[in-house]
Amino acid sequence: MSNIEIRNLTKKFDTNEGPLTVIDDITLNVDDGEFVCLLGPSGSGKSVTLNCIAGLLDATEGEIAVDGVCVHQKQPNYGYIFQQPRLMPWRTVEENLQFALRAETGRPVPNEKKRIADVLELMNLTGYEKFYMHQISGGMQNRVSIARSYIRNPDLLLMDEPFGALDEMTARKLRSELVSTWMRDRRTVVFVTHDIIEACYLADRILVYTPKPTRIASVISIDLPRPRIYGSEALHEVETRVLAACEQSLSQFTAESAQAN
Ligand SMILES: Nc1ncnc2c1ncn2[C@@H]1O[C@H](COP(=O)(O)OP(=O)(O)OP(=O)(O)O)[C@@H](O)[C@H]1O
Repeated sequence: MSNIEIRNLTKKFDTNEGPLTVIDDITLNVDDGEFVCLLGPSGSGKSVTLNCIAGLLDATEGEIAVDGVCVHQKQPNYGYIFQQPRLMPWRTVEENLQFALRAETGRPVPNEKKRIADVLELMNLTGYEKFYMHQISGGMQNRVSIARSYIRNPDLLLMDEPFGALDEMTARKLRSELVSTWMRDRRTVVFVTHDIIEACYLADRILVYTPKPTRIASVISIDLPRPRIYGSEALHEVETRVLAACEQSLSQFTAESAQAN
């Protein structure tokens, strides 16, 4: 488990049109073992935020620390899960996981077979060790991708719309599995989505982003027991609140932009 402190993060990019401010002075904390969703419109800097937390992108201004250590002094122990599974199609399920385990040393690691068997069991993939990627479904590939992150035992999971490309029923199944796993190990999760129902189903807290230059428009805590039930009155009430926060953020942004012009 890890805690994250983001202080006055601003991220600008140099573009052909001049400097582009994507993130504009964001401050936030994520607690040990917390499940936080970043919810915002396309292009609002959700992925950029994850990359800054991972230490893959430099902050233009401000600081990010994980467990009290600046991410540029030491990269956090994170697992990064993308929308596309990004697996190696010429390797089997088992070999993809083996590759992840050996990534640092290039050599076999202790208890390799057991670690692979354990994570495959956790992801309901036992029996598929020798399958290649074209022989398993998209949802199963997503599970392998999550397994690849879990196998290195990260303290922190950074998830960038991991279920965004899946059909709704498969996505629901994988969300439910993610929640069960999270309830067992309570890893800190920062999960990017633009799906309000998904965010309400998963999160302890939702941070609603404005369009860029991005600020945090609202922070919504969800104090509902898990597993949550789609379509329940309690969840629906939270979804309505989050939708209202998103709409307010957009209309405020539109009004401010009109004033600036
Ligand atoms: N290396 C870069 N150079 C210039 N601009 C960049 C760079 N990386 C990201 N951006 C810009 O930053 C903005 C935010 O990108 P980001 O991918 O974080 O958005 P997002 O909120 O994750 O969007 P989506 O939901 O569509 O994935 C975009 O306008 C993008 O063009």
